[in-house]
Amino acid sequence: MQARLLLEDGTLFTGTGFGAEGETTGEVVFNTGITGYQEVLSDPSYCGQIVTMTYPLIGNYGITRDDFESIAPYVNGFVVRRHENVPSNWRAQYSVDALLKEYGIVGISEIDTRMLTRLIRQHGTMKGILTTSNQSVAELQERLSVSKLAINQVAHVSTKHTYSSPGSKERIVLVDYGAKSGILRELTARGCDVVVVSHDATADEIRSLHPDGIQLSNGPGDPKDVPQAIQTISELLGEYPMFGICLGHQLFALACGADTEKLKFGHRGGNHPVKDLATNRCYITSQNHGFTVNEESVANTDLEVTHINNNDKTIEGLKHKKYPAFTVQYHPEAAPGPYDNSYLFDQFLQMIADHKLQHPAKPRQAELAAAVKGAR
Ligand SMILES: NC(=O)CC[C@H](N)C(=O)O
Repeated sequence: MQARLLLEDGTLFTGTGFGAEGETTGEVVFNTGITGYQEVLSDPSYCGQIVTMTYPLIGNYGITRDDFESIAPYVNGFVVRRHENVPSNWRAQYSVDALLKEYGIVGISEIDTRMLTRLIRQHGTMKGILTTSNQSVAELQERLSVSKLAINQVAHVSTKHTYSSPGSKERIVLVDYGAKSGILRELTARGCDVVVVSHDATADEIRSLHPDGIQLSNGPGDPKDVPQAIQTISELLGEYPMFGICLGHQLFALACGADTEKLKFGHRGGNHPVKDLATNRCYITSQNHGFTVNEESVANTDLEVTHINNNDKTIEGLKHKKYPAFTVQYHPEAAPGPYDNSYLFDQFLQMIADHKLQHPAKPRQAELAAAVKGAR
């Protein structure tokens, strides 16, 4: 089956279709990970995008549902140099082709992904139309030009209902803007009592859950598309320790008065070097983002830049100067990518412990104390 990918600049790639038949549009981005295609496919932050893997062989270890970062893949399309349909791995349950078919996602293989990546690097990310139909290029061009980039992806991928993952330690409210399961995994591994709430949970709804700390998740799209989340974060700032990841970092920055902007072609991969400005130590990080916090805008806020990207010097970490809150643009939960940064979850729990020492009479403790007294 033939498939074609047409970019906004007119470049046409003709290759072989795999996965579902059909047509899709979206922002064409590239990920440089050598492994981790399952985690990429199932990371809700890619919702609305057509993802190209720069590593040339994809599918060789198949698909294992345990490795998913969310229940379903959310990418709009998948582009690879070569798709391996016969996985060689004892954990493999089925092929990438079967997964894409199951979820109606169009894939294209046998195209020059190096050329595609270089084009994106030169021009910046572009819209693209991916199709298995045999319509004329003019027709495709017409539909691509009227297609719009998705804007409401957070509402689409966030949980609709509150759910919990019980634990005996700190109560963490995880605000789900499209959270990867890795975040929940890291918190539950540390014994946290996690309550996951929808992206539009209000400050009062979150307060009523008596959190010890609030975790702001990753998520798809432009942070400015979710103004309500920005408002909620600003209401809760200073009341509870906060830790933001990726979209959570950008929303937090906006809530504190900083600004965000779009990067030319984003950071997506498992080997982005990030410098911790306090120690000068470089960490290799997992990343997936197209927006960034604007550096000049931070100067007029109570935020301090804690980490920068060693490649393009963009902001990778922030902390609040007055309140217990810090955020990172990269993914400490890894998956895919190195686990070197999971210490940040320990740092969050330490921040919560310090905050409790300074503010012993938090509502939850006071309530618990009253309940215990009443029972005596
Ligand atoms: N992984 C994320 O949370 C991505 C954040 C945001 N959607 C961006 O592209 O910059």
